[in-house]
Amino acid sequence: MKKEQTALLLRPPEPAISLTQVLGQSERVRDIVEECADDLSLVNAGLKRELQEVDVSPGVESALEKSEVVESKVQDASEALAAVNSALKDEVRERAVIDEQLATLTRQADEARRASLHDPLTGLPNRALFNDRLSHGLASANRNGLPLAVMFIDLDDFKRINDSYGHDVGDLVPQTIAGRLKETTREDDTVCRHGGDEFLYILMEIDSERDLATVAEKIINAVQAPCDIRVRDVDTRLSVNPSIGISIFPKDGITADALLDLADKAMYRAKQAKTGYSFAGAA
Ligand SMILES: Nc1nc2c(ncn2[C@@H]2O[C@H](COP(=O)(O)OP(=O)(O)OP(=O)(O)O)[C@@H](O)[C@H]2O)c(=O)[nH]1
Repeated sequence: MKKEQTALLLRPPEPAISLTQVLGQSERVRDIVEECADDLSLVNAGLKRELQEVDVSPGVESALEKSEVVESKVQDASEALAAVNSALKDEVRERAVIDEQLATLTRQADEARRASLHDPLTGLPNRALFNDRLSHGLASANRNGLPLAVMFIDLDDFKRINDSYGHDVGDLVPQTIAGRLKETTREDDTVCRHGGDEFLYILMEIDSERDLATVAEKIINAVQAPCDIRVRDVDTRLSVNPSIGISIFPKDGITADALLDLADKAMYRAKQAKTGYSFAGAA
């Protein structure tokens, strides 16, 4: 046996190696043991031939017998290793199947979780995810002492669009508006579809009502821009106006429910007065 092969046999197992690597190492060890068995067998056969031709002392004969016993043990070890490697191979195959099943289940669980937290029509966070983000936002606003605002955005006369153009066209309006709201709002703020033609927006770390008014005007301009909709080869250009109610933590309320309720009422006032947006504090 070569020196480097012996070194390989004596090398301690590496930590945290995969089962496939263990199998690779074990197969290399088996190759070496098999080679040893073959070498021994050759040497013993050669010796035996020579001993038949010359008279040797009983000590040499006994040494050859011992060497043949070693040869048989090495042969057995080689076969035992082959059996172990075959079992390891089965295990590697089974693990690969289990890993694949696990990956599929994880993917399905991720998809189910995403579906349970997002609105299927627009892909925006749904009310459940919004509630979670709002409660985290309130906890953080409480900690850092920076105000937070909630905007309640409702499309005006959306029913008229459904009634005039049908639900297919109507469905594309919240989708288009959702895309624009995502583009208009800050990445770390949350916009969600509350349902139907209503959207909610959480703004973190706001500086002033003036800033909020600027954001509300930006949203109104983005929503008001015409929506070019194509359904069954028919092009329709539609425009919708939003009404926005704004409540501020902690000035107007300190709980999620209070802030949503006040923003809803402020939105209703903006709709009635056709002012585009209205602050809860202005009531
Ligand atoms: N196409 C479509 N329509 C929806 C969806 N969800 C709700 N709606 C419709 O949205 C309309 C909402 O009507 P309303 O609550 O009266 O609101 P509006 O017509 O915008 O009236 P105001 O809010 O008072 O301005 C109804 O016609 C619902 O059927 C949806 O996912 N797709």
